[in-house]
Amino acid sequence: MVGSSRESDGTVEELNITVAVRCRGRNEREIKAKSSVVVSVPDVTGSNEVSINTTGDVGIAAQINSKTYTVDEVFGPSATQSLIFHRIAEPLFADFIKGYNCTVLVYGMTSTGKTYTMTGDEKLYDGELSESAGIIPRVLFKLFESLDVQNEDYVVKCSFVELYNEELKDLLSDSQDFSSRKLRIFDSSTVNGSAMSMSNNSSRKSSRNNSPRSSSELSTASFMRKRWKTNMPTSNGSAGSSVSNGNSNRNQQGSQDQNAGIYIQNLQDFHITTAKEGIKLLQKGLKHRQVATTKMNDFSSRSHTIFTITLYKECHGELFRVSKMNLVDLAGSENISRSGAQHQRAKEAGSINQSLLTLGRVINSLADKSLHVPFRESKLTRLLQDSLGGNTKTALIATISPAKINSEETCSTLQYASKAKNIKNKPQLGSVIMKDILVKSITAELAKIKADLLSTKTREGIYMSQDNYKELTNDLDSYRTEVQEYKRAIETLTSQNTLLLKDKKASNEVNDLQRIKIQNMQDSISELHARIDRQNRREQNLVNTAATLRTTLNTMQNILNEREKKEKDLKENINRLIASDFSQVRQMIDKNFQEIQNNMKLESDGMQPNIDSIKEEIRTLLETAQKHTDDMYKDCVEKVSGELPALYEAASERITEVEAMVGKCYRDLSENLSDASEEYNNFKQYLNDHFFKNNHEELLASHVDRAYHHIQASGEEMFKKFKEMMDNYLENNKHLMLNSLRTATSDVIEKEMQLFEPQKDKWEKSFKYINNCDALNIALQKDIKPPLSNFRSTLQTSRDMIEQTVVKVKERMNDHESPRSMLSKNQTFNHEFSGLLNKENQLQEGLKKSLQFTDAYGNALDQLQASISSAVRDDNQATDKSRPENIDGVLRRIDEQNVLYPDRSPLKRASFKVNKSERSSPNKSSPIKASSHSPCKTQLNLARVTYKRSYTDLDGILDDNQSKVSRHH
Ligand SMILES: Nc1ncnc2c1ncn2[C@@H]1O[C@H](COP(=O)(O)OP(=O)(O)OP(=O)(O)O)[C@@H](O)[C@H]1O
Repeated sequence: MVGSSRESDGTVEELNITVAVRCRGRNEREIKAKSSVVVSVPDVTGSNEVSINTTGDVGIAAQINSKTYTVDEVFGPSATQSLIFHRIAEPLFADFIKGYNCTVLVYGMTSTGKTYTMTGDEKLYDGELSESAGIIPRVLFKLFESLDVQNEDYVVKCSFVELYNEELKDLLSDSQDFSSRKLRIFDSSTVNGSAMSMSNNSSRKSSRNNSPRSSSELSTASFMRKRWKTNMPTSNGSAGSSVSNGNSNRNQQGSQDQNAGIYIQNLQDFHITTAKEGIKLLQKGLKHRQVATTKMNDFSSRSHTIFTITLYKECHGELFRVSKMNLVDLAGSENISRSGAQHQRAKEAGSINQSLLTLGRVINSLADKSLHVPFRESKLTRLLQDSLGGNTKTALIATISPAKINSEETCSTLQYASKAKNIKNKPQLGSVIMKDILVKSITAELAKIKADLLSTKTREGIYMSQDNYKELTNDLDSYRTEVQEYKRAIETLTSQNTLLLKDKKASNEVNDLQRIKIQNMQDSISELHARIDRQNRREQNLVNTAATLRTTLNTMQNILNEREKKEKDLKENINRLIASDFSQVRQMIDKNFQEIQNNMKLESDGMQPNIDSIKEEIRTLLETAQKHTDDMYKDCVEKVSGELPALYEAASERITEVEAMVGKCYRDLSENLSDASEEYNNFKQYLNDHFFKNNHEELLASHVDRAYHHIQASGEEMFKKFKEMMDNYLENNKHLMLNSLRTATSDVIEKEMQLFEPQKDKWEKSFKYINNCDALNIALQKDIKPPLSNFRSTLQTSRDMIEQTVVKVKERMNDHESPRSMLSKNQTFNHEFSGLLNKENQLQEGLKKSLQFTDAYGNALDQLQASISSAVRDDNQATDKSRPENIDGVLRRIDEQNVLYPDRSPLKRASFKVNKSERSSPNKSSPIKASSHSPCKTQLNLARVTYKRSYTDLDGILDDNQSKVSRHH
């Protein structure tokens, strides 16, 4: 027999809960779903192991990979109701008869046969149970069979309670019954008025009525309990010791739970005298039970039920032992998604699963011998407190499905079952009650029932006694008070909720403010970025301007190069022309010389005849020479007096233009530089005063402070009791926020400065360049002025001198007498001419001199050509020398300075023209020849020298400037 215990003086040692597994066959749904059998159990019984194969393997692999659970006994699909009763319930029933409290539980997934096992077919067929009858009917029948054969007085009572959605309901109470009251669980060890198993002291013969327990019964029980605890003698004094013994044993359990009896207030116990009466009560209760159709079960129990049979059995003469048999049918655990539970069904399933979960935790805690067992976490576990780990003998039947589709739940059930096997109970005999008290209690109960009946008969509308009515009224008052208390609690909670909502709203507002502040800060940062961008653009503009300037310089440099090339070409042309002209003149002179020599030879052969012609010729020659001289002189004077002013004017005009250009350039540059300088100063000012020095930290700190004050204000209101904690928290947060903002700001500044630093260096350097250029520009302006004014004054001086010279030449020309008049006036000449023949030698000498002079003139021309060539070469060299090489950045100014010398070539041309005039006169007595050392030529040479000096000075300045510029670059 399963679950037997060793008895010793009415007590037993620790005893494990008996655990059995009952596996039904596949039901229609499972067969329809073609869900294979994965659980291996014996067909009927004979094993204590259940294996389940969840891997889907077959054959040996299935055996190897399947999980095996060990329990006390396993029943297969062919195990009958009778077998289950005999193997599991009957042993407990025997103990129950002996006076032990016993419990049989069925536990398992929905539709696995819990109700079938516990109740089965409860109907009677010709007064007999069917084969399908479950444990409860069988216990009822067995009980009365057993009691009838024993020759002892007894009283049997039944109660049937349901736990549905965590609410207790008396299934035997008529719902229309006015006296039905709310059921509440009490622990008799803490509730003074609770009764454990006391009930009416009625004998089998005397009380056959079903009657509910009354408050008087409770008072009696309470009184009895007090006496037991204080070892007070009972009224007859004889039963005190045995009662106290029993009680002292209970106390020795050392645990409140084990000592305590769980009692359901207002639950009605119905006195039965036959099994049929018990069956009727069972049927009545089952009708009231919550049953519904689900996808898994057509008659799915949606609640936990406890059918309790209380036995008061005579022992030791005047004492009756009280024992209880609790037959518990738990609702089935179900997978809500699979069971298709919705709305009410889903709520039921949730509640069922919750209470079963707690039951599982209680089982685990008890199995693991935890210090704390969460009995109080659900009503189910509270009700089962005595049966699990208490002083009750307990058997658990785990019902399972063999089908694969339920394998998950089956595993879970088997885990609970195997775990529950480790729970140890300390079963002990039930308490005793004195016969007279039991009789008094039953008598009082009968009297009350009689009074109710009387009231019912005599007064319309009143169906109970005054006492009952008063008690009910008191209960009503107490309920009203409770309702009031609940209302107050609800009001308090509502006001707390309102406050919390307000706090939440305030917090939300603070959060919004914070968000706005953060947005503002982000805007400020964006504005700073925009400013930096603008500054970058300005810098870029400056760089672009510098690039434009550079391009302009290059263009000007190209123009300068072209000009120099043209000038060079011009010089080459001049040289070529000079060379060709001079060779022509030379050839002409040589030719003339040859002719003269020939003439001289002819004359010497026949001089006389030609004297006249010679005379005439000479006269003509002289006159021609005179005329030529006059023309040349006039030309010369006209050229000098005509071209020099124009030359001067052109030079002066050019200088003025250059000056204007230089001045404009200077002004533009100065303006640009001052703009740049101003921009630089502005930017420097901004960098020094504002750039990331706008005291953002204070701003941030002020923001943080404001936020802090906001949070503090609301926090003070909201969390008065936690003010100190909040202060610390906020302070920490403030520091944290400040630090993080400071770190973020410094990171941003550092990053920006890292990016900006190279630009700044470049930019500052560029400003140095600008400054240097500015200084150079000023120096250039300063340096260029004196040579220009010198040049101007020199030109002025030259002009004055030339004009004076022209005047003097004119005066002398005026003073000069014409050769014709001289000859006409000179009689001596006429006279002497006739003696020319005599003076042939003189004439020949003169001719020779003339020839020599011509020769010398030719030499002089050669020299002049050489000197002009050398002068041109010098000029070229000087020009080459003065040409700045490798001009960079400041070449524009140099080009502008070169513009200062556009008159170099005209001056040279003027000089050449004078020389050309000089050499065009072959006569040594020619005024032009004489004028080769004239003041005009001297002045021209002087002007040329001065010009050259000025030019050299300018070259020197340019060289200086260029070297400075190169150094700065
Ligand atoms: N061992 C069995 N032999 C024959 N029929 C069985 C057996 N077990 C269960 N059944 C049948 O299966 C159906 C479901 O059983 P039952 O209602 O007892 O399941 P349950 O576990 O109580 O379900 P729920 O938790 O939903 O109430 C019933 O029709 C029942 O007759």
